[in-house]
Amino acid sequence: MSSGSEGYPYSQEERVAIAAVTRACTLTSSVFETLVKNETLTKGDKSPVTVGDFAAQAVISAIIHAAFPHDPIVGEEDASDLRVESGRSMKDRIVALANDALTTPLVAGEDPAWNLGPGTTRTDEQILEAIDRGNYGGGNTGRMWTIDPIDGTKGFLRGEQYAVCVSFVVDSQVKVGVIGCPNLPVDPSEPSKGLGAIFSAVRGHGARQLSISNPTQGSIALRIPQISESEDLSFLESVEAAHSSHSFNDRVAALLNVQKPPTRMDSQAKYACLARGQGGAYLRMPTGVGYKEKIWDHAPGEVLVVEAGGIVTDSRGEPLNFGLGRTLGENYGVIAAAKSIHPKILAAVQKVQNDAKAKV
Ligand SMILES: Nc1ncnc2c1ncn2[C@@H]1O[C@H](COP(=O)(O)O)[C@@H](OP(=O)(O)O)[C@H]1O
Ligand SMILES: [Mg+2]
Ligand SMILES: [Mg+2]
Ligand SMILES: [Mg+2]
Repeated sequence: MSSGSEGYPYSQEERVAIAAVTRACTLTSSVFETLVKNETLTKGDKSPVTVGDFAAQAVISAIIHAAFPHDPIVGEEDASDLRVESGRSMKDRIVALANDALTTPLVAGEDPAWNLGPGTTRTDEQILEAIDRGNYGGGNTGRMWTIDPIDGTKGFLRGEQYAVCVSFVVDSQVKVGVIGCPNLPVDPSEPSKGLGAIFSAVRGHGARQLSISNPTQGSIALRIPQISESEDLSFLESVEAAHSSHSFNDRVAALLNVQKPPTRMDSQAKYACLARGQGGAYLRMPTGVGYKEKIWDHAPGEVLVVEAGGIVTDSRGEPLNFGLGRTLGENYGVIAAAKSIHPKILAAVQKVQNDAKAKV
């Protein structure tokens, strides 16, 4: 299958990623409706989320593999826990969910060659293999994909934000990023328009928001407003204090005289919101526990924000390096913002870091 058959490079990879994310979003929404909401959440039983993660990774991986059989995949999940006897009931559920998602009839934008639709049921082993195909270790040469089947698991469990995230990378540069956000308002200024959106970007070809129910039916181009006054920012940050330092952000906000409180949200929905003009900046500074950021947590978001007119760097001002393996390497944090304001935020972040060092 040739790249760029629709007039721009990697349009075919984008089409595959959008189809995979769309099918996986239907799956994760239904897992939440049928299991998590029905008391499983309040019982503290985390299995439905695990089931949703595994099944969504199986679906995405199967579609990518059918379209591009030689491409390696870096996926968050692996199937080893499902191959032992204690994982059998969970495996049965995952296989059923994944097959449900893969065998629904083809819709616009999908290709019969991707082995989807009625009659394409996979065996248990094929579903486990699809999950395990995400075991690639990454690297800085050649083509590869990343999958985060449910990003923001904690948000998913709370019924808040989460994202289904796929990226396509060539020689460590993210070329395509697709982020599905089933719980995100279609239009933040008009809640009556409902929930659920897909975001897609292709390097050099812009970023757009698509309808989650019909991603081929038109799109909205995304541009980040190029604000210059830091007073107008509202930092996007994780809900979970363990994932990034809230107090560090507070100090940066104080230094920049930011007036609005931070906007807390799980998952790469933060990158998507930034790309459509919400917040103005996403700050994710390490909490100091030695955690290394995973490439699947940032690759789709990076290309989305850059294509919408933003910059994504670490706290040294360096671009994120997607060619080091499954992680981004040593954790210098992430600063994503409009081009116009990024240098100011970076300088403030570095000042807060230096002040903290001077105190030690
Ligand atoms: N100590 C830590 N520091 C930073 N990120 C962490 C972390 N522990 C887990 N994460 C990552 O944070 C992601 C969620 O980010 P956010 O806080 O923006 O919602 C998780 O993705 P998953 O939910 O896919 O596992 C996980 O990869
Ligand atoms: Mg994640
Ligand atoms: Mg995940
Ligand atoms: Mg996880």
